[in-house]
Amino acid sequence: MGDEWTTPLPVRRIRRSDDATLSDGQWPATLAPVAQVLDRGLELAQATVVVGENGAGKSTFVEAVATAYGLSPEGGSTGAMHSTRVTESSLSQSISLVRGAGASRWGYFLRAETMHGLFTYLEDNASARGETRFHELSHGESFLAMLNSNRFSGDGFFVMDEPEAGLSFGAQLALVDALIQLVSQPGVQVLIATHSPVVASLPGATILEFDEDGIHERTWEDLDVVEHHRRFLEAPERYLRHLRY
Ligand SMILES: Nc1ncnc2c1ncn2[C@@H]1O[C@H](COP(=O)(O)OP(=O)(O)OP(=O)(O)O)[C@@H](O)[C@H]1O
Repeated sequence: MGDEWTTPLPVRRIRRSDDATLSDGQWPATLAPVAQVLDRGLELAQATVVVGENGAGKSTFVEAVATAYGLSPEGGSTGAMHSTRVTESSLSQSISLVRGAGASRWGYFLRAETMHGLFTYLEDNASARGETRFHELSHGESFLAMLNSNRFSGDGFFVMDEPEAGLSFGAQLALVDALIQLVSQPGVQVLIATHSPVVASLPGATILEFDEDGIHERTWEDLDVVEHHRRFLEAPERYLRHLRY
């Protein structure tokens, strides 16, 4: 992990913006983790991993932070502004990011959900220096090729939403390895929403669990997702006997 004391982070803190229009009873402020961010603000560490059940608000949160940073909600860099469908919430307009003075303004947002569209956009707008033909690679290969490209080589704010989707166990480990290399540079900051215990194991990361009560900082060992996987792998029948078959 880089030296957080001397190198400014792209996003130190998230808080309600002075001109926020989102009211308390309006989605997504009805999600407890979002309400907590709007109420109390949230510090971001150099590496932050967000976990929680389906529907807890992880995607809504990371998408709003990425958008507030200037990244396309459908994925891409600060320059990629392709959009196929507007589904994002208005949360990005109701939060402000407190940026580290002098920190990098570069960033990239990768989300499994919209990666196909992003690759089409990148191929259609390929630079002369020979863009990778992402569509000719498998999903996992294209994901790892993206991480190894110059988009992720310098300082910046890198946001990922469920990056594990479609990745084998080995590819998820390769992703963790790439993340370790990234955050070894003090000017790099990552924010990742995941269901994967492998991705959540990123050494040194602050893990935030989202649930119906709000946001809770946890250790990896204490995460529900880790405990469920551990128990399932030890004895699948413990879980399977509750299913109808
Ligand atoms: N436009 C919308 N209006 C109202 N509710 C919405 C809207 N979009 C999403 N939701 C709801 O907000 C909740 C949070 O969704 P979100 O996608 O952020 O959850 P998540 O934690 O990322 O879940 P998953 O792990 O399944 O991706 C869900 O219950 C979802 O149905």
